[in-house]
Amino acid sequence: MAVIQQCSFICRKREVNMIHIENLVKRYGNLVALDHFNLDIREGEIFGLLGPNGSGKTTAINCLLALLKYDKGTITVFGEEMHPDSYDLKRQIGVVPQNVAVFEQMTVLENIDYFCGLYVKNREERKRLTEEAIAFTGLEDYRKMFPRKLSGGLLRRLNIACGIAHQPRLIIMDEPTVAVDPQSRNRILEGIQELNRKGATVIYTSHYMEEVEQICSRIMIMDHGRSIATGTAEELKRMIKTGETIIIEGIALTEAQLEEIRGLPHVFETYYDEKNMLTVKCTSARHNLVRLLNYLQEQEVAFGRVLSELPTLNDVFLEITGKELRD
Ligand SMILES: Nc1ncnc2c1ncn2[C@@H]1O[C@H](COP(=O)(O)OP(=O)(O)OP(=O)(O)O)[C@@H](O)[C@H]1O
Repeated sequence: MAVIQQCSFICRKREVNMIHIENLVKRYGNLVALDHFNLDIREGEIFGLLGPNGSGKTTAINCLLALLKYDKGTITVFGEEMHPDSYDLKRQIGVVPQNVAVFEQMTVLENIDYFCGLYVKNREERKRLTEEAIAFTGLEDYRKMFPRKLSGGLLRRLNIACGIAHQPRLIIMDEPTVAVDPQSRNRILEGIQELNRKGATVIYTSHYMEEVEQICSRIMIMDHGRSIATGTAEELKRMIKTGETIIIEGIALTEAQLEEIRGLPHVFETYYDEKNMLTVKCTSARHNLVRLLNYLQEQEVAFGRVLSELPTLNDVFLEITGKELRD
């Protein structure tokens, strides 16, 4: 009985909406940065906010943290309304800002200790937490260094250590891997997953779809201050028509052959460019590639490299908005 009660408590805990944003409107003068924006984040998620530059990700985060005033809408965090002086709520949140925000005149150790000290007053506990953050971000060898001596990747790791040292319940990371080398990037991504395994809920904003897909349990795709789709990566991909994209290089086709390819089952779009590259978009179905290759063999058409790709989050963005995520 005790076990069952405990289990139902854990299940309930994971259903709690940690963040609820409803109909949020934020204008900068005439520019509408958030346009009736809605967002729900559950405890235990790594939630990805994916959108091109200027889509409103940072504005949403800053409104959520009550760092920005907004024109309309409601925001609750841990079930309570967020205000600039909601210190009890803010203590439970760790923020890793987009731009590195550390003190140049303090060492790595002093910086982390300072930021941790904003929330943890007990010196012994702070020391332990600071050391844990140093170990977690792999900054052991740089404790006494000043930020100006650190590489871009190490500086980003210091930025993260400062944001998470007090072991918050909710961690908000705003594009933490911008301008970071691949090695540091992987370390940061693994670190985020580790924090999540230890119990933190994470909001992760990025315009790198591969990263978001790699670590996020749910993803919201944003554009022009609005949510355009939300779900797991698989759910998002199932929302679109493209099930498979076949690319064939070095192929010479007549107009009649191209027309026949367009008429093959499940094919809904084809592009054939001046570099003799054929792109065929198909809906999700079995044997699309085999069918196309059989047709080319029948026609005795020679060709080079063949690629078959499953849809990406960029395809989702492209199909919904008509433009590339990286425009
Ligand atoms: N302080 C500001 N004053 C005026 N306009 C702003 C301000 N901050 C942001 N904007 C504008 O609001 C829109 C949303 O910007 P925001 O920074 O929230 O987007 P973002 O998705 O975080 O972009 P990025 O990926 O480049 O950080 C953009 O058009 C931006 O130019």
